[in-house]
Amino acid sequence: MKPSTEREEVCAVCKVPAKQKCGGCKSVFYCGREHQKAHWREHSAKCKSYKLVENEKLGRHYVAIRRIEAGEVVIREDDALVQAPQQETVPICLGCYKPLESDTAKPCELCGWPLCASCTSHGAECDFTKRHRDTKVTITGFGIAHPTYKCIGVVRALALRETNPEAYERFTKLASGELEEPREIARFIKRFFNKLHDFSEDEIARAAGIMQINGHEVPISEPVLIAVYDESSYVEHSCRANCSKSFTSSGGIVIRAAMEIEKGEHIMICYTDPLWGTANRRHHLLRTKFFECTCPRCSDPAEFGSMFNAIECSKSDCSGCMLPKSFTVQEIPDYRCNKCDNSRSSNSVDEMLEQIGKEMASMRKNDAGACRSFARKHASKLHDNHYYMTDVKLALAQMIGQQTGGLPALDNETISEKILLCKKLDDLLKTIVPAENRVRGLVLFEMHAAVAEFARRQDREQLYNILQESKRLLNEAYQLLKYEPELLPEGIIAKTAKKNLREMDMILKQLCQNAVAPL
Ligand SMILES: C[S@@+](CC[C@H](N)C(=O)[O-])C[C@H]1O[C@@H](n2cnc3c(N)ncnc32)[C@H](O)[C@@H]1O
Repeated sequence: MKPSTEREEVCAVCKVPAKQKCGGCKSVFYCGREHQKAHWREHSAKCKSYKLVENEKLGRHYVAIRRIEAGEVVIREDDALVQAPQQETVPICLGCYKPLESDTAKPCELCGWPLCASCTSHGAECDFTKRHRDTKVTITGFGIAHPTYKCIGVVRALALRETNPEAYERFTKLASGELEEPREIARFIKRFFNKLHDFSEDEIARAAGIMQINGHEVPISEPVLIAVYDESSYVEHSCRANCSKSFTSSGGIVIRAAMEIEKGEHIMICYTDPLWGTANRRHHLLRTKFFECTCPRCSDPAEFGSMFNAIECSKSDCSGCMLPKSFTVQEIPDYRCNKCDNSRSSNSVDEMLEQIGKEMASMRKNDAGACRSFARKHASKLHDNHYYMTDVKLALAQMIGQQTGGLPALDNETISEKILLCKKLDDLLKTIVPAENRVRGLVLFEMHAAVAEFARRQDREQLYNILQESKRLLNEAYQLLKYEPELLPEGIIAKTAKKNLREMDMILKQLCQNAVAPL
């Protein structure tokens, strides 16, 4: 028998022995380009790097069926099944989603939902309202959150049953749950659309649950939209995901491998804010997605040695730090020091953190001095990498150099402070959230600028080498941000990074030429 590596494969079209593999799924073979092309129509729907599996703990989820390279697109969906405003929103135009004021809003002639001066049509709620309500909608009270808008997403989903039955079927296959908020929305919809007889309250509650569990915040407009996609809805959560998600400017979703994913590994994105502390992330996931996260990051209180949740030991002569044994239990146990026998109840730690959190929330925006004072003041209470410290340091790293005169106006010490901050932040992010391309990209972009300014202050010999390092950082930032749409700040930075890379290449070339020019 031949060893499996020498197994002969046959062309999917003509069945002759074939060596050329489909580059997408790497599991179908062709004798040549011609047959690969001819087969694509049939194969494209099945050509995936992952398969859908199911288990008791995760429900349906994806597992890689081959090695997936870092940067590879795993899932791309150009259209959402449903796209709608957030449940809590000020009155907005349902055509273009811009906030409305009482003097700019005009009711849609057909259904009464207010639109802006430029829009004449909007989503499926228009026809739905005409058919299932005996009066037109009247919206009053602009500029403050309006409860009536909470029905829009669900109404758009329900309307699919008639307008796009195939999409409705895919929508109804997604995970839901018997939850309080969706039930409340269902009751509201039944009251508000008083002629709605062909959907039961249970059906509506299920649709609202699907919106809640599978909805993504899409930051392509202000305020953000909520979208539910089809394939992407089966990707499981991990607080240390291996894929990053981004959105296209037209509202599509792209899920990319942020690192190499081996065959058999799960495909994972993060459903919550990965830079929150463990208790907050787990609480948020339980409240909004109805599961208890036990991912490797949540299961390790030290978060891979980063000490992201750690507080300093409260004994003044001890340099240790304190963590509970676990965050994944009903009642979080006492925090214990890793150097002495000191312990502290988790309630008392929570009280301290609540106090510090309030202080952080009331800090002046864009004030580098306030960030430095905060970090100094709490250095004896919070670990250097604690999530509150990280939050403040992320803000500080971006603020340094934003004042009049920019980086050139700063002294050497402040430039070094910025470089060191960025370096430590990048190390931390790589450890706990390696797939968070946006935040890593921003940190590296800031670092490249500070390193370039530092280089400018050195003699010619050092200048070249340090500029090379700045270019390396800039290139990494660009690679991390290049897929962000230009309408987001990250997309604008990616564009600047691309331009800066070209300029930096020219400067380095010139420096090289001058170095070899005869004296
Ligand atoms: C967007 S859906 C993912 C697809 C879902 N598993 C299904 O069968 O349709 C989110 C739901 O999947 C489950 N889930 C996702 N990630 C999980 C995780 N890391 N641990 C436990 N449950 C998870 C939870 O029930 C969650 O509410």
